[in-house]
Amino acid sequence: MKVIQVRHAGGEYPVYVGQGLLGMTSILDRHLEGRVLVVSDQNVAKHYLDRLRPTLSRIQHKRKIILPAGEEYKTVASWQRILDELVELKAQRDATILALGGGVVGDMAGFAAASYMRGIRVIQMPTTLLAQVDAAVGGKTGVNHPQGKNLIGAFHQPAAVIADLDTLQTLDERDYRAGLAEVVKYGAIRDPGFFAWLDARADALAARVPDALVEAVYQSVRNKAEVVAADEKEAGQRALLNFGHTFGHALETFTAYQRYRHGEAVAIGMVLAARLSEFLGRCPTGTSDRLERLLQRLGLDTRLPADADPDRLLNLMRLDKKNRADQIRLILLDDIGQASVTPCPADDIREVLVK
Ligand SMILES: NC(=O)c1ccc[n+]([C@@H]2O[C@H](COP(=O)([O-])OP(=O)(O)OC[C@H]3O[C@@H](n4cnc5c(N)ncnc54)[C@H](O)[C@@H]3O)[C@@H](O)[C@H]2O)c1
Ligand SMILES: O=C(O)C(=O)C[C@@H](O)[C@H](O)[C@H](O)COP(=O)(O)O
Ligand SMILES: [Zn+2]
Repeated sequence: MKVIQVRHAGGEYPVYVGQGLLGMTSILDRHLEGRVLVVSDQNVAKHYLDRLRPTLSRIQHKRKIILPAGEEYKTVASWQRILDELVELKAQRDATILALGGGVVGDMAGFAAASYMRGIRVIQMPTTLLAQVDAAVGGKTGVNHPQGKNLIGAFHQPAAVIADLDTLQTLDERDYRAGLAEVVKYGAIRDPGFFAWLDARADALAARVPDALVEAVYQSVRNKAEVVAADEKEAGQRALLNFGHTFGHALETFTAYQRYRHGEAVAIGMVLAARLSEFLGRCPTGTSDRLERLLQRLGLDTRLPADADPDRLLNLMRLDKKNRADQIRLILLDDIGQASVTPCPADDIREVLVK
């Protein structure tokens, strides 16, 4: 097992990465307090809820809520259902939420923890690759609005993150690949050595070869922990973690959160952002092709769908949280491994949306 500490203004917490962790009572016991609410979704609960039984059997006051699975359920209504369960549990300020699932469960459970009684503990137990390398770490929580991704939310750091790599065995191919998009993101924005490693081990990663997978998760969490420690509330460099997301979020919203996995939309968005970076002369020619080739080798689609409407996408991008003074701000690449936040005129953005 590897442990990466995430430092933030209010203290620090461990991210445990290893095998067999869900069943290890000693780890959970270290971080549990008060009454306990387990939040999960139908797919994950079927596979993994039982693994928490040894720990939960010793807790007197506990409840669980099993939500329907999928991005379309990352809503205010689901968040409200979690709050209702906390009230039923008679949870007090010392209660703990256990978020067992992918990024959707983690973001909603985290937001419920941030808002119930103005803040209770959450322990993230991510079960998708995407949640292990990204969503469970760093304290961004929230839900979608029909007009915009993650428009409602809060920063609320977990008390611990327990990433059990064994859970990835039941993840279907599509969700596994979606997680790889966020892995590639770290290489593209800040870690050229990791990008080169990903290029070298792409086939092994696509095939879930264990040593490649452990290294990919570890390097991703390390990168994310460094960024969060430097800029917890996204005043500066944390925005780089949004590479590809302004396009990707618009695409998710445009398709009513029903067609794309988040990572799939981000893969398309990263290639668009890289193409725009090249169009604007900010990065060497060929940069976007390098990125696109790697994503494709990892099994990810990199092109906008035929029915994408550039003007609607552009309009959705106007509601992005990074925008200031009515200007759309994007993360552009200066090179592989180097990125910056850049205000972009709508006409330039349209150039890559119409191609
Ligand atoms: N807070 C953050 O910093 C952050 C970072 C990245 C993404 N996100 C958010 O995360 C969400 C995407 O997360 P995701 O890709 O994990 O999607 P998800 O949570 O919808 O999970 C994908 C699918 O996999 C299933 N699943 C989960 N674990 C499984 C397992 N071990 N075995 C079998 N099936 C399993 C789920 O039921 C679901 O159907 C998006 O809403 C995105 O905005 C948040
Ligand atoms: O942790 C961050 O910061 C990120 O931006 C990580 C992203 O991968 C993630 O999708 C996040 O939820 C996006 O946040 P948002 O602020 O753009 O909604
Ligand atoms: Zn993301």
